[in-house]
Amino acid sequence: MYSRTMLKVRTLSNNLKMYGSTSSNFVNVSVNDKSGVAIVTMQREPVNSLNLELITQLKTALSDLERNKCRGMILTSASKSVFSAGLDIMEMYKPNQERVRNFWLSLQDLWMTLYGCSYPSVAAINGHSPAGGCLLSMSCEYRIMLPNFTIGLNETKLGIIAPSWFVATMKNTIGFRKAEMALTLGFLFTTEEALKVGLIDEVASSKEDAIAKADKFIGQFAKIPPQPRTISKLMLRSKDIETLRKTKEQDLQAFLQVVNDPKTQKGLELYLESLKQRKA
Ligand SMILES: CCCC/C=C/CC(=O)SCCNC(=O)CCNC(=O)[C@H](O)C(C)(C)COP(=O)(O)OP(=O)(O)OC[C@H]1O[C@@H](n2cnc3c(N)ncnc32)[C@H](O)[C@@H]1OP(=O)(O)O
Repeated sequence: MYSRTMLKVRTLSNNLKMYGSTSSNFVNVSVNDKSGVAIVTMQREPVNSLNLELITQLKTALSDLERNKCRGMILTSASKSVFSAGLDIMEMYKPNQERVRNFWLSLQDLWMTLYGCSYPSVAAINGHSPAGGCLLSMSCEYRIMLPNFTIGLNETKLGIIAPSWFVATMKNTIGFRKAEMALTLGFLFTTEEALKVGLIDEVASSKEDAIAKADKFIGQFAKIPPQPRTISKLMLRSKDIETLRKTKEQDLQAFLQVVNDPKTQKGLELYLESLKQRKA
């Protein structure tokens, strides 16, 4: 339905012209002219790890969609096996202090924008989705995942602690008890387990099927007046967004303290090595 042959795919506005095919282009936005639904595709090879640039481009794309009153948004990945590997560990390993500060502030902004967007949002999870990838997925209103992948907040397994707003998002998605188990274990759910626990809503057989299912979910809102829809959504979500908005600086300082701790640095170094060794 979104293929270039069957449908005119247009960029949303002049603001989105930046998503042309340049080498720093990590986000592609295409809009279905008929339905007004946008597909936002992360395309930072190889694993869509969230570095400052990808985070910033995602935030800009989502804000532009908000300004242009899009009808719905489907977040997905250009990769065949990874939705997003979460935060780019290289941003946190031996960091430049100014950049790592911007990195964290931008991540906070991205989460507040996605979690609080007025349009219906769906994650079409077409690959693994650990940590920050799981956060992005959970921040959408609906999740559709392909089989044989994993999703979850695995931070404790890395010896780090998921920030309070990651925790709140998981608690709001699967409930206190299941979130407590998942977070303390750093558990990565398979697609089937994620469906059982309510971390995802549907399983799709292919990316095309996931997009079709996402369109169907968003289509349900065609008959619902947008304002009551958004107010209802925000009644549920705004408390956690406001909490972060008010404590942004505190949250940043806590992150900087952890990231600059030599023990964290050693842990990240070992983790990076282990990722590389998996290939050998
Ligand atoms: C300090 C407080 C912060 C608290 C919050 C943290 C939230 C986070 O998001 S932390 C990041 C947690 N992410 C992960 O644990 C995922 C790690 N990656 C993987 O498990 C796998 O890469 C994958 C399952 C996502 C994909 O596996 P696949 O076999 O397809 O690819 P790989 O060969 O493993 O990776 C390719 C390439 O990419 C590098 N890489 C992978 N993940 C990351 C990452 N998150 N950051 C930076 N780089 C990453 C990996 O090392 C490979 O690099 P080389 O090709 O150079 O070997």
